Amino acid sequence: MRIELQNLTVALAFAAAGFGTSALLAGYSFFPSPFWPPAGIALAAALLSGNRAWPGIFAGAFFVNWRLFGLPLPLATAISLVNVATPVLGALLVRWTTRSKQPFFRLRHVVCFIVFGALVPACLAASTGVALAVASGLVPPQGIDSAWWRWTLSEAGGIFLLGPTLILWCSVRRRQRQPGNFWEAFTVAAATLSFAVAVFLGIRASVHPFEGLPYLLFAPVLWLTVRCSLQAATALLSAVALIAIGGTLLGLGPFHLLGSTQPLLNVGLLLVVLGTSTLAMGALVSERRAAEEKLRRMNETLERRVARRTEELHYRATRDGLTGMANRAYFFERGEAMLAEAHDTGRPLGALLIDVDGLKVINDSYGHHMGDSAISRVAGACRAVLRKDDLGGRIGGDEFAALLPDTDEAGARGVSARIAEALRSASTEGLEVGASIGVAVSESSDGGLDALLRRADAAMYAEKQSRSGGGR
Ligand SMILES: Nc1nc2c(ncn2[C@@H]2O[C@H](COP(=O)(O)OP(=O)(O)OP(=O)(O)O)[C@@H](O)[C@H]2O)c(=O)[nH]1
Repeated sequence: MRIELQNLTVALAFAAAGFGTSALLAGYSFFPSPFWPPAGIALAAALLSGNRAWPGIFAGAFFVNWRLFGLPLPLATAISLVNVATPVLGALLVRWTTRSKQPFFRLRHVVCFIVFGALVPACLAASTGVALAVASGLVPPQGIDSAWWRWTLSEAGGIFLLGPTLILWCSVRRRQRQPGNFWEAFTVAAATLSFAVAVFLGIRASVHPFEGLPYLLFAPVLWLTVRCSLQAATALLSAVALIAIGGTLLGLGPFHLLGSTQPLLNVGLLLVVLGTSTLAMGALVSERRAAEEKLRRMNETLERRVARRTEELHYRATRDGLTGMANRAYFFERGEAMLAEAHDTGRPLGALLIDVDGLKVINDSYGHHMGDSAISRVAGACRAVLRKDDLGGRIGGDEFAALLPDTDEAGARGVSARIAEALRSASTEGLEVGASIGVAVSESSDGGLDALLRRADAAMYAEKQSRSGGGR
């Protein structure tokens, strides 16, 4: 259903554009017309829908060739087949060379679109179409040259000046547009269209003040391309093309001032240069935006890596490798701050000094890996018992310390008992790990953490002696 609807839309658009263009340019003797928008519609349909668009293109082309131009049925059919084959081939070439349905966001894609999407199909259509017209006696042999040129230019002009607008407006999704610039785009477009209408339709050629006025159109079209969107710029370009061609054909506008016998050629030249600049500028802007986006993403990745690495380095600098607890330096750094705070607030700071019992024997009897596992077990018991605000650290080979904010001696003894209990319940058959724990509480006379830990150490030593009945 979707495909049928698409084909119906394409057929109606093709026929309506053909009808409108012919009606608008009826007084002009060109065949089919000096600017042939249906070619742009056909290319856009073929590019966006692929091969599935051909029935719609054929139906629209057949209506135009048979009913509008009144060609005999066989010739109308043959030319309609050409009208289908050339955009389908052009679209295939564009998609093959750019791998894109919107070949306007890279400079290389723009070149491919102009060459394979506009020039190649236009030349092929003109060559085959003129050959058919000559064979049917519609174009005399001496008119081949001029018919070929007119056909090529009108076909290429239709694709070049309308194709990008249709392709961009029909395919670029809403979120890719830049709604923030709507009023800017609207103002610039309205001013430009008013200017184009005044220059090309409002002033008779004989009283035109200045033949170079149309070149001012470059500024707003490029403005839209850079500041707003390529979609807006190409739409404006299509509208300006219609106005400029229509006005010039009606004998209005500045290009008649030049006294040239071919004012349309000047319009065509202006539009081609304007269109090429717009597409090239649009591609450059989009390439730059893509590069900026890539750079932004790379920056983000780099920042994340640096943050991760910094965190890792901080961890390594502050943690003990075996147990993950604070290392000696970090324990003292944070411990001094905790002691200072305890002094400031007048609240007690409990301190524990924990020494693994008989680690040397464990090492000697079972090997160092068992010694390591004994140390880890003590660390695990500490971690299981200590609160979030407490600070635990490994301050020596088999020595741990803990600081307990807002904890008096009774509280500290409770923590010490819980650690000893945790250690006992973690003991497994074959490896029993014990620890001697000394307790102390901060005093206002403590000049630094050393003094507090010395008291805890003395208490631990006393406990170790009382438990083993021997020396350290
Ligand atoms: N496996 C292992 N052993 C360590 C580590 N750090 C220190 N040691 C060892 O721990 C032992 C500590 O010996 P001591 O100070 O005599 O202590 P102990 O053997 O536990 O005896 P007491 O403290 O009196 O109970 C030494 O043999 C050190 O080599 C470590 O990271 N891993």
